[in-house]
Amino acid sequence: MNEKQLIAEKAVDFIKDGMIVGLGTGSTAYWAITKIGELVRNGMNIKGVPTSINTEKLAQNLNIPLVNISEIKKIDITIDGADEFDENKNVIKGGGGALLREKIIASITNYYIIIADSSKKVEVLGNFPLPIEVTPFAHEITIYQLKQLGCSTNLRLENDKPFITDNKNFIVDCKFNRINKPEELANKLNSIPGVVEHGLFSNMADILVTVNNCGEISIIE
Ligand SMILES: O=C(CO)[C@H](O)[C@H](O)COP(=O)(O)O
Repeated sequence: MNEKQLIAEKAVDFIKDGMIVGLGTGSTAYWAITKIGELVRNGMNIKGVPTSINTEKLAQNLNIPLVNISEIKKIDITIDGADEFDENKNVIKGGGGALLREKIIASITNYYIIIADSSKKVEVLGNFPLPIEVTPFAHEITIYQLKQLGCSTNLRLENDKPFITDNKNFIVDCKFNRINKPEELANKLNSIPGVVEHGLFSNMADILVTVNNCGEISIIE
């Protein structure tokens, strides 16, 4: 079993019958969703809330019953991946471009589980360019304002055109190299009007499931 599958299935062990579960996005979350599909096939009562259109399609293919986010106020557990994490469970997300829905879903989750293989671990966040979702309107100004925070910026492209998120926004990938104070940076990013949301998830994860140097599953609480 590969690392992603191992940690994803460990996280799924936390799901109990009757729960509403946030379904993450990406190649690690894929394994969690696949396992949830198996539990549903075996008769477990689980309802999913997808964090992206891709995840919604995957869940539908696996016959996982879905709930519309507008019909609920709380999610019991969410399992989602990460692009980078530190030992304090500060996380960079959004490599797959789903950070806005991922953060909304995380914000109403009782028990938020991040699953990230050992290659994602860093001492200080920032080597992975921080994905920031911005409005297409005046995105040039927003990019200028982001640069003032000391990063280099890259408007994410797909087929030579700006990548469009599920919410019809753009993504700017911002390379900071070292994010020493994630919360301070988060506050600065939130004060830029054209920033819809950013991929810094600090103080959000209840646990982070990864693999340690000995190749064993490790849970950071
Ligand atoms: O934040 C995300 C998508 O927006 C993903 O969770 C993140 O990019 C990790 O993906 P993967 O598990 O494929 O490495």
